[in-house]
Amino acid sequence: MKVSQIIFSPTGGTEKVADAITSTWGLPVNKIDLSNAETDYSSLIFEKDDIALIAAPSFGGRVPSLATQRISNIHGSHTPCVIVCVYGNRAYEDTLIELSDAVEKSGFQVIAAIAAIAEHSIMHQYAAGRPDTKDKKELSSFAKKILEKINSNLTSLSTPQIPGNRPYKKAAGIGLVPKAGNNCTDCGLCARQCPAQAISKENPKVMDSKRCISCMRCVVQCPRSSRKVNGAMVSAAALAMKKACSTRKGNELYI
Ligand SMILES: Cc1cc2nc3c(=O)[nH]c(=O)nc-3n(C[C@H](O)[C@H](O)[C@H](O)COP(=O)(O)O)c2cc1C
Repeated sequence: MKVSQIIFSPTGGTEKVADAITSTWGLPVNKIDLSNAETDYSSLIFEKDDIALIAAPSFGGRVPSLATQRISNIHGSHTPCVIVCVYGNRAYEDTLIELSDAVEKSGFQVIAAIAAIAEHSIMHQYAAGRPDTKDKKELSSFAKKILEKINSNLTSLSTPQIPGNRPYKKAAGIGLVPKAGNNCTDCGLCARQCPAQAISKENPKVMDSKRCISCMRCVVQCPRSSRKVNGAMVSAAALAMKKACSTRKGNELYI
């Protein structure tokens, strides 16, 4: 059985969750990074006896459109697939059902779905430090259940009911575009790492704000902590979401 982990994880939370699941299976894992703008995704072909884990964060209760675009170019052949949506303890709304629709359209068959929590990549006070030890244990127990399902009947695996609504909630950008500060040395790491190619490689201080998806990768990757978003806007958003984000939410398995 060949395991592939296909993930969109701008700031690493989704990857931590995906790793906690696939590492439990104890099999070699082929990692595909959906945040890489230069990959030819149409060359990725999966067979019926492969297993794919496809994971994306929830951005405003939806799958980031860059991730769905890139998934739409991948080819499955009725390949069994575990989908994972990772969110920052507010809500994931239509993310899991949208991800399910996207992978099925590309030829995968959803055999299990997980909604999991990771630290909020904008408002770090929410779900801080997650996935933590308790989460990882829980994700590992989900992974064991999924493996049991796969081993019990590889020829006819069922698809679980996935939560969410169609039509999906309206996608809304959050308008938080990180800017380079005075200590930016033009090293260009942010431009090379930007999943949306929104930062000029020639002059990293120049941003295409229409392309920016506010994923915060440039903010976490900058070696000089030069790239920042508007602190007042983040504080206001954090205050508005305090009630929805403060109580610890659990991880969920649909199988
Ligand atoms: C633009 C944006 C929108 C987000 N929207 C939501 C949301 O609607 N609900 C939520 O609980 N978390 C939300 N988050 C938090 C992320 O889903 C969460 O931090 C996730 O772990 C980020 O994945 P990553 O670390 O792999 O980049 C959002 C984060 C960003 C950057």
